[in-house]
Amino acid sequence: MVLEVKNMTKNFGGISALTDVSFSINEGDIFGLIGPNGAGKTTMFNMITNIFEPTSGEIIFKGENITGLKPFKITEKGICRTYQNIRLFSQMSALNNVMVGGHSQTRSGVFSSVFRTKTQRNEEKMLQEKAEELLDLVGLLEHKDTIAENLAYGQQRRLEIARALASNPKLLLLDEPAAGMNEKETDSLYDLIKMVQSRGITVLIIEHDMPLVMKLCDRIAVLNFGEKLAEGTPEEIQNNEAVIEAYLGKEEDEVNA
Ligand SMILES: Nc1ncnc2c1ncn2[C@@H]1O[C@H](COP(=O)(O)OP(=O)(O)OP(=O)(O)O)[C@@H](O)[C@H]1O
Repeated sequence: MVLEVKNMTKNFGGISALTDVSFSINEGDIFGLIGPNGAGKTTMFNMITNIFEPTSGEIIFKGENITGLKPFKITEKGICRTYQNIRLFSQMSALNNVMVGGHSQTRSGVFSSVFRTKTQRNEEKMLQEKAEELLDLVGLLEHKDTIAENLAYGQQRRLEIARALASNPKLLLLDEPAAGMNEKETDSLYDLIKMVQSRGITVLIIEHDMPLVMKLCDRIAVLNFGEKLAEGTPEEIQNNEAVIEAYLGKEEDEVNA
């Protein structure tokens, strides 16, 4: 088990964003977290990365209780995430964006390059090689010098994934990576996430694109109004009456309307 979420509850004032939600993720799996808007999915990511403290509940990562650790410590432990809204350094090159992601792994850190020692220069060189390898993995090596904001939307999303991978995560959290993508971009996102999995990285993905989720995920948990409605394989989720009623069915009605 890589990640265990135990009895997670989060209240924002009078709003219960999560109520007693538990699930576990097997090492190497792609695990989907789905549910209608406002169901509590992003809040769950914010609990795992401790952007907000839980009201109650625990996060166990590789057997260690990481609840309440500072977000940068959680990154160091091996959990990295992307955001629903792209958060790149828009004026920096693709290469530099990925290198910044890798700096949490080096001893010298990003702002200490004024007095450059030999160790720092070596670290910088290693970071650059690693960043180029990751840009290659996400298909952006030829754009390494392009300023992030000049990349196409789908490319920016892939760059975010490369940046997250630069800190060597064991668990990668993806918050709606296919949002705004066209069919072709979504297809190549599928290949990319499968490639990430093949490198031994466990993936937790929030996604509204149901065909992608069903094709990609080993297991899925469904949230509805902050509570866990169901958990299982894609097939089990697709055939779960409560899920069909609360979520998939509703979407179908919307499509047919
Ligand atoms: N920082 C916050 N302060 C107050 N309420 C919040 C905060 N973050 C989330 N909420 C509330 O918690 C509930 C769950 O929101 P959350 O963003 O986790 O849902 P979601 O499933 O990610 O939705 P979406 O699919 O639209 O992104 C919502 O009612 C939301 O308004």
